[in-house]
Amino acid sequence: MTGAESTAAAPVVARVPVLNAANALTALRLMLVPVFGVSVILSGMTHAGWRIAACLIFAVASATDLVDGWIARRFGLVTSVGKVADPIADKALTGAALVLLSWYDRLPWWVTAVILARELGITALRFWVIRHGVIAASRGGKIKTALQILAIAWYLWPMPAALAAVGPWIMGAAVVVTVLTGFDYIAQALRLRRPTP
Ligand SMILES: O=P(O)(O)OC[C@H](O)CO
Repeated sequence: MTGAESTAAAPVVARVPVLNAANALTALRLMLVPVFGVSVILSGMTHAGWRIAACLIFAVASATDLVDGWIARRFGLVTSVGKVADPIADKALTGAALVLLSWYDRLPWWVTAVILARELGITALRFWVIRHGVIAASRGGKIKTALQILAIAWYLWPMPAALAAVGPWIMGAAVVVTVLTGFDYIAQALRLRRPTP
């Protein structure tokens, strides 16, 4: 085989570094989780100023979810590590928020339990099938996360009772989409594990 032939037969595949801007934003989201948690605890869900601070920190952390995905796709920085870490960082943030809202009696515990069971279950599922392929976040999964974020922000921000009454409806929609997308991922995982004929 000549040198020219060997070059043509072996296309150059650029390796995407794991330490890139998109994954750094995902890591930032994880690091903001304890900062957010402390601000909710300082608010005790009664102090308006700390509640606003907690909501703003939550919003900034949530915004990194939009930006990291966009950067990864726009600049070709999509990595398997990022595909797995991104949903985990989302779950850490929303999970912490839901537990704290229930802890302060703002949200029924069953809501937090249902959402956490789905989120932890799907994370375990992702690791269970990882040898067969990566289950990346689906469009439904992104809508689910957006609904959860909106609902949590609604609960965090101090607002008049008439507006606050909308919060449970948004959270209800989030619960429904959370459960339905969970079933969709289970179907994907079973397809990945199915032996190829
Ligand atoms: O539904 P998941 O588990 O894929 O999570 C979706 C991500 O949070 C979207 O960024």
